[in-house]
Amino acid sequence: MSDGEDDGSFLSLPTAAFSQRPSLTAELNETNAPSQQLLIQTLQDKVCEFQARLRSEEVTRHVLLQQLQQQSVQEKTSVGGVQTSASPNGVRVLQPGEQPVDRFSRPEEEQLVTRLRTQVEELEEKLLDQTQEVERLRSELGATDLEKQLELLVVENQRLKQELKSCRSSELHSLDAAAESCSHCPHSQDAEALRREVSRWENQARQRERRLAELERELLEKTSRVESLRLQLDESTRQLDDGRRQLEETRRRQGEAEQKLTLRLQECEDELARQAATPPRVKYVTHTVEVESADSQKALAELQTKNTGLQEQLSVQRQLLRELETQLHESQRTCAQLRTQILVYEGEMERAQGQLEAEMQNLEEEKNRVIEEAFIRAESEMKAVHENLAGVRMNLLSLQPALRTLTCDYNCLKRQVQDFPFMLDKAITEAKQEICQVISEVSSANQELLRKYKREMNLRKKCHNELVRLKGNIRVFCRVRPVSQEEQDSADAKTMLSFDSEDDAVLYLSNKGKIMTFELDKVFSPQATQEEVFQEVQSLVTSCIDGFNVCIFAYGQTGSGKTYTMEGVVDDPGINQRALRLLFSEVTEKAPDWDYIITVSMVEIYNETLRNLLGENPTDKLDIKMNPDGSGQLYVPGLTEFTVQSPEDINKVRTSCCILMGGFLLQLSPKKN
Ligand SMILES: Nc1ncnc2c1ncn2[C@@H]1O[C@H](COP(=O)(O)OP(=O)(O)OP(=O)(O)O)[C@@H](O)[C@H]1O
Repeated sequence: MSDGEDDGSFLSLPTAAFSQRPSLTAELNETNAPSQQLLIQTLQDKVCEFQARLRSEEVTRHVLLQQLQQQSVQEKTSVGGVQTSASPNGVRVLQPGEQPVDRFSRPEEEQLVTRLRTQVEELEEKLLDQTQEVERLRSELGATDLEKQLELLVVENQRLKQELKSCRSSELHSLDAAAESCSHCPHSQDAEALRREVSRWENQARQRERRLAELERELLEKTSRVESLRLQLDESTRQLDDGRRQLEETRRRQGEAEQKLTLRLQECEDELARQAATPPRVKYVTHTVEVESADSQKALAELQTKNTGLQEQLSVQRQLLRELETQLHESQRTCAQLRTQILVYEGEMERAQGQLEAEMQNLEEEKNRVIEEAFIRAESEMKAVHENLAGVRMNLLSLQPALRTLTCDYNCLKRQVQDFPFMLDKAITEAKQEICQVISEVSSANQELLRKYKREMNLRKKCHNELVRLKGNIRVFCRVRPVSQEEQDSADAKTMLSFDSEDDAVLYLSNKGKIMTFELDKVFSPQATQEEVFQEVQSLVTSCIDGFNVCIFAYGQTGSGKTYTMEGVVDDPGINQRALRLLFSEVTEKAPDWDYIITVSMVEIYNETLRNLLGENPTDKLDIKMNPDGSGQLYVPGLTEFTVQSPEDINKVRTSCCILMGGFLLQLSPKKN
């Protein structure tokens, strides 16, 4: 076996063991655990470094062995007088395929190398067997509990999906059948709304299924990641054990090599000492040849030359021996450093293994938690979907009779709608006829009413005229005010007036013991209220609205109560305010049928002079003239008039005049169309 083959056999295991490094790094890069990646990377770097050092130590050991073999061969050759090919520096190089024939080709060395190779091969085979055994056990056992649980969940999920799909297809089928049966029905909108509701629920179910699939995929990824981490940990543990075993083996072989080298060195030193102690046979031969012959002298010279070369070789061997001793010390020192570093690496590996186990535990717990959450969420969502489907199914079942009823109604309505234009035309025609008839009837009724109204108006005028004639065109009322407190307190106070309890139109006045009787249209006692006084004159307001001229005025001495009777007080108004309110109230009632324009003008007759109180100059005198329209009515040219809409407007006009009501004459002029 050549040196290259030897190296390859020793390095085959680590190379195979770390061939998975890129895939492992790729998996770890997928996770979001920087600390874990850093730890694995550190471990990988340290294992690589450890591997490189082992390789360099192995190469150093091989070089050392080769040099020792060459030295041994040269010594044997020089001692035995065997002529072999040598390099210029005296170190012989073994030809390819040539076996060393010195003492290092002894059976122990061969056995050592063979045993080492055998052990490596056995380790490789054992590793392969264990890997196969693990795979076989995994295939036999199927999966871990979590994986079994995951498989159960997946199967349950598939079953629920199938059930949901079958329910959905049956619902859609029934919906389609219902839609086909009433495709021309207006209530297909309801079915369409229900279908949209079902599709909305389907979308929700699809989203939840997608979410469940994502959760399952996430669970599978985490499971595979945990599995890969576990495999990686097992692989790292195996590599650590292998490295530890290799280190022990290397230590043992190095110790054996050191012992052998020490023995060999001792032997070489002993040989050198023995050769130095041995008397130089060449010198003896040289002296013998000097005295015997020229041939002997020639041989002596050659032997001397050979002796010089041997001396030089001896010095070279000593130099090599010193270098070997130096290399041996260096190797021992390196070995000690390696042992220290291996201890450090072992500690780091144990710590990393602990972290990996903790991380795996956390991942395991998280995986269980995610599985439980996903399971609970899937259960609740599926329950909600089932409930919704049941509700939709119930709605559909309950809607079927209603749909049939509505279909019947719709058909009836449809027939009615089809008949509606004819019915409408007929109804319109009948309505037109009825309307024309009603219009003609109303027109005739209006004519009749107008005729009756005119007759009633004439009758009313006749009645009013008859009333005026009966009551008198001019009616005179007497109102006796209460006796004031001053009049009661005065010395000559005595009652002068008396009333007839049987006749309210008689008043008795006692004057100087003589009783005088006055007959009027009505006598109001002091107890008479403003309302009672107004009731006697309110019919005049109606006459005014009907177009008759009406005049109400009060007459009496100062303090007799004219202002009180005509104007009254705020809380108890007199004839003026009540008449105005009644006037506008009547006008408002007749507003739909009549248009009234009410104007107000105010004049004062003072010392036989007529004055316009609403004019710009109240002192201007006015004349009373006969109306030129031939009605025989009087009118006052230039008299100022204001159109009013309410009693308040009249009061404003009166307030703006600042006229005392004693000589007040209010003329109201209703004009009706
Ligand atoms: N029927 C009545 N009930 C109670 N008090 C009355 C009545 N009539 C008049 N009086 C009171 O008598 C007083 C005089 O009345 P009023 O001022 O109306 O008299 P007049 O005739 O208008 O006087 P003049 O001509 O000076 O203006 C007032 O205080 C008034 O309140």
